[in-house]
Amino acid sequence: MTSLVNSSHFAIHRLPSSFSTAIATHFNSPRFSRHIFNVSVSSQPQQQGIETPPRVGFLGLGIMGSPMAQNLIKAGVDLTVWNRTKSKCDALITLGAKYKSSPEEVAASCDLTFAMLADPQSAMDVACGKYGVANGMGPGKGYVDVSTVDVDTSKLINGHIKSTGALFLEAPVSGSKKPAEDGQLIFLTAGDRNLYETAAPLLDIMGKSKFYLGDVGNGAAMKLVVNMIMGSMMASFSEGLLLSEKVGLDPKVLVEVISQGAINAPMYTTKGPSMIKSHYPTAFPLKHQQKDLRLALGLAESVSQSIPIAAAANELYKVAKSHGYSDEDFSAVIEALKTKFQNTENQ
Ligand SMILES: NC(=O)C1=CN([C@@H]2O[C@H](COP(=O)(O)OP(=O)(O)OC[C@H]3O[C@@H](n4cnc5c(N)ncnc54)[C@H](OP(=O)(O)O)[C@@H]3O)[C@@H](O)[C@H]2O)C=CC1
Ligand SMILES: O=CCCC(=O)O
Repeated sequence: MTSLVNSSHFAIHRLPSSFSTAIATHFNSPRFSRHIFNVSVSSQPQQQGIETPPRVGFLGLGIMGSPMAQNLIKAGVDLTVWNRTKSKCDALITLGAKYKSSPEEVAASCDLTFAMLADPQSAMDVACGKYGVANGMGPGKGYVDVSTVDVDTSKLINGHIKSTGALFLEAPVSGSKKPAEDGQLIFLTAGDRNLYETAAPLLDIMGKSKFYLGDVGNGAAMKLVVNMIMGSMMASFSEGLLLSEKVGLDPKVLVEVISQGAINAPMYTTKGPSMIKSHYPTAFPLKHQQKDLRLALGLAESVSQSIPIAAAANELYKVAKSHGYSDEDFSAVIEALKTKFQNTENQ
């Protein structure tokens, strides 16, 4: 594998304080213009020295895609959206987004297109299927896939996009619904370095930092390793909450103790109190966490690395899914450890 690049030179970029400042800065930046894509911008004569802002597409408007697209619109980006379920486009259209009826049409009408899709299958369908992105791509355009997929899927999509003459960047994100709303995501990018530079101002609108990790596949791999750790942490935390209660301790106090020590993590303090009440408001759907553990197991298998803790955690998420918690937050994995389900599993 190519060595990972993480130099402070380009790893961390903080947003300016307001979107209007941000977009003004971005549009004045010489690298953020449609000229970089060699696009013929308009039949109207251009005023000397004035660059036309790029047309940006966004595909996939679920929990993450909607707020990310919304932040682009609020920043003044010329955005065109598409979603399989069209009604999810409505709020963004009201905010000023344009709409096209297929990924192909979005890609054809935009200079740079983002996609935030559920899983490898949907990412492939949207990028390479009938009426998919690849049909609308060509030289001078770019495709940035921010979905969480496996290395092989990302490489396949890269191949399809590159074969049209367009550029490809994978850019899965760390951070959930709230960071997406707040423009505080962490982008784990890999692929075409020129596209990374071109997309940087847009990534800065949606995120607080970005890593460029080299060849396509490294972003996907980094994301899967991070989510493998997160899935195991949540499973272990669930065991701790239930064990503390069973031995007569107050789980709320456990959360407080953890929050003051070396194993503190925002995830425990934000999700712990609602888990104690058996409430799982969805930020990161449990089905996606289980998908990521499954993909991480595949990644580990590909290099003969043993990951027994993640494998055990994966089984727990599968049990939770089988009991109807797929669309709840991934913290609902605690339900799989509760006696009612343990008894069912043992029958
Ligand atoms: N939620 C989170 O905290 C985070 C999620 N992620 C990752 O981001 C991605 C999106 O997550 P999230 O927004 O939460 O997921 P959602 O389930 O809310 O959204 C999934 C999106 O994918 C679309 N989709 C699903 N299947 C298809 C298909 N066959 N063809 C076309 N479109 C399809 C959905 O369309 P439709 O509306 O029609 O169903 C929807 O737009 C996932 O890869 C996830 O792992 C990454 C970081 C954080
Ligand atoms: O993929 C989901 C990640 C969620 C998070 O980083 O909080």
